[in-house]
Amino acid sequence: MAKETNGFARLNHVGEEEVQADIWRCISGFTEMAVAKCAIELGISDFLETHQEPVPLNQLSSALSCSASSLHRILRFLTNRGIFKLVPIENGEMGYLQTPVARLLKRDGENSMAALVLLESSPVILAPWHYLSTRILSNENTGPFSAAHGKDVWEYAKTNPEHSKLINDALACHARWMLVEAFPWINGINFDLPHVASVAPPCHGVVHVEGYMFHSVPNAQAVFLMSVLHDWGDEECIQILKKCMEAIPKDTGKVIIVEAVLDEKIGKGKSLKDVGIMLDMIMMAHTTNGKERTAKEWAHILSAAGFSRHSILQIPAIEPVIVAYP
Ligand SMILES: C[S@@+](CC[C@H](N)C(=O)[O-])C[C@H]1O[C@@H](n2cnc3c(N)ncnc32)[C@H](O)[C@@H]1O
Ligand SMILES: COc1ccc(-c2cc(=O)c3c(O)c(O)c(O)cc3o2)cc1
Repeated sequence: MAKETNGFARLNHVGEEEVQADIWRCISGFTEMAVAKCAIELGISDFLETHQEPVPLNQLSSALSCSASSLHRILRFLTNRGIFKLVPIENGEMGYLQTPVARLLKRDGENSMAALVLLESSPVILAPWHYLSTRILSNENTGPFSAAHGKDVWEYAKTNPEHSKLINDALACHARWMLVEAFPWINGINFDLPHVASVAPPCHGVVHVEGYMFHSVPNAQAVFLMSVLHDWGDEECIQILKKCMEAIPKDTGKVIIVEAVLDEKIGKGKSLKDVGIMLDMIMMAHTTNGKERTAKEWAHILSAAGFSRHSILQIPAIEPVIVAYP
């Protein structure tokens, strides 16, 4: 009986610890993003990358020209989360090392995700989160971004070139692989709003075309839409998809969509699937009607736009590839 009571008490204790840790993750959720931003600005990963050996705190703080005690606190937080590693070196000293996640926080580099962290932690993008409940409570068609800034994200970017660059750089680090590089026989068209297409850097095999996808989409054998439809509500997506359908040959054309496909079931919150659900919250905060979709929701908008069939190809990435045929 005593053993059982003890066992029960221990279980309760463990449960309570988890509850406390979970609530503190909620309370301080912003901290991780802010500290990651700080690490990017300091260039911690860029410096560690140039050193094969673990780097002691004093060497790191003088190389980065910052206070050793503050840097120690930043690194303690990030090391505690497994983002950096602290390992013993000679003379009983300890040194910091990169991890695969830390490498993604390099300011530059092939796989850097720093631009996405800098976008998400920018004041312009943080402000709409304060208005998240308005999107759920209000019957009006005002998203949190418009509530914070008086216009939607694309109108805002039109008149704020610095913010437009933040968005373009961030999205570029998510969509780094160029189809025209992998398949050099393809002639690509990069179609975007005038303020985006007009400043796009020259790219071999690609012409930049300015336009409005709700008016028309340039004719092509295939239309490739990545991270576009989730910015819009169902009715808007159906309009865009109808314009894509008009742009491709009826018999051989296809529309290729790279976007999250959410699971109907609730998961455990630690998998790549959870990234889709997080992205759905980002869409809720940044757009007026945008959302991530389940397979059923994709089927609905694709058939409403007139596509006869589609397939969803799972690839080892956050977003699968959806191919829709007229
Ligand atoms: C989330 S970004 C994705 C960009 C790109 N596909 C990528 O993955 O990097 C959405 C893009 O849609 C563009 N966009 C928004 N409204 C548009 C419109 N009416 N016509 C054409 N492009 C538009 C934005 O300028 C932005 O570049
Ligand atoms: C690594 O996996 C991913 C990272 C980022 C994104 C992503 C896609 C977007 O379209 C997008 C966006 O439109 C946006 O406004 C934003 O603030 C972030 C964002 O992130 C997808 C997958």
